[in-house]
Amino acid sequence: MGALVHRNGLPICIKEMAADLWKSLLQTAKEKIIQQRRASLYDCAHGYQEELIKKKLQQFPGGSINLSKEGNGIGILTLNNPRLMNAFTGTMMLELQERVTELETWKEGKGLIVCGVGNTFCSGSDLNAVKAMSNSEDGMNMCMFMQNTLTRLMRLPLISVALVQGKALGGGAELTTTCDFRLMTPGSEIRFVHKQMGLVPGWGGATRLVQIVGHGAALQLLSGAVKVDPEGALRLGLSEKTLVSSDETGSLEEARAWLSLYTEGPASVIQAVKKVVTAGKELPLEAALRTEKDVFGSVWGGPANLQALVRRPKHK
Ligand SMILES: CCC(=O)SCCNC(=O)CCNC(=O)[C@H](O)C(C)(C)COP(=O)(O)OP(=O)(O)OC[C@H]1O[C@@H](n2cnc3c(N)ncnc32)[C@H](O)[C@@H]1OP(=O)(O)O
Repeated sequence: MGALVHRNGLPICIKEMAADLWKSLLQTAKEKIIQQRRASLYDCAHGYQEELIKKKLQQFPGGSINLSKEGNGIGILTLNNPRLMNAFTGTMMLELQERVTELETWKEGKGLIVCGVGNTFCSGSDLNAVKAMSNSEDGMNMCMFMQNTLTRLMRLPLISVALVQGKALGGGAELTTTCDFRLMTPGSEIRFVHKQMGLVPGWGGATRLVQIVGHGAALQLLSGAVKVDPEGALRLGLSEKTLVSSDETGSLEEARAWLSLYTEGPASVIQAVKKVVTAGKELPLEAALRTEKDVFGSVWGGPANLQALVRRPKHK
């Protein structure tokens, strides 16, 4: 300890502590930037022009993406464009990116419900914007913008649920696959209509669909533009449960109750659970194991762990 050696009137150990604190603050900031870069798939090295596409998307306004963070650590992300069956306008795509950024730093967050207003989920991208941006440069930039945002949404350290009411079509169907789980109301449908539009999914929906339902079922759903009702979705493992209620308030209440079964407990632990499962899903074995070790280190000896050791609960 250098506490007795003084320089400029300060004991050296205090200077060392200040330097350590500064280093750790810098490290945290650096880690956050690296984390965001890692979470984004595309940058200029891929020919992605983010500022250009953001300016373009501004030209197609309407609707909003609303986020409310509830005291129990559950966030409600709502698509709000009822005039167009909650189709994604350009500004809604921009707002989605902002909300995801906000959720990435929500320390108390544990779960997320993604839903739409007006008893429907989302009818995909706004066809007016799609028509105006039907050239290759805009299409590729929009594709990369949405893949970046939806990949970050999928990797949030929150347990996420898409509450599917009414229709989830095209990009709306793709959005449901960014969530960990899907809950459907009676009479609702998920439908990848891209083929009917001369397209394939481009927001990452095909890749995620294969991971959820497997290669064969994904091929059938995309090539047949199949309408998947709640029963079919349950059979395929695309949906977790068919809710009883089909109205907006009742189904949201049911979704909250379902999600709360998995978000009980401290945020640090729930977030750690999501992180290790995401690593297991996305990374090669050894990298996943190393991530699991790091995440384990973040909860080992933490407040929840120490409290549990004092309580010594029995797991009967
Ligand atoms: C990423 C790739 C993509 O997402 S491509 C887009 C895929 N989505 C579509 O093609 C959806 C096309 N829309 C439809 O099939 C029907 O409008 C659906 C959603 C089934 C609703 O039918 P219905 O209940 O009869 O209502 P409606 O057709 O009168 O619609 C109400 C108003 O909403 C509009 N709307 C709907 N979806 C979109 C959309 N994706 N983009 C732009 N506008 C959309 C309709 O045009 C209609 O507007 P208006 O009343 O005619 O002014």
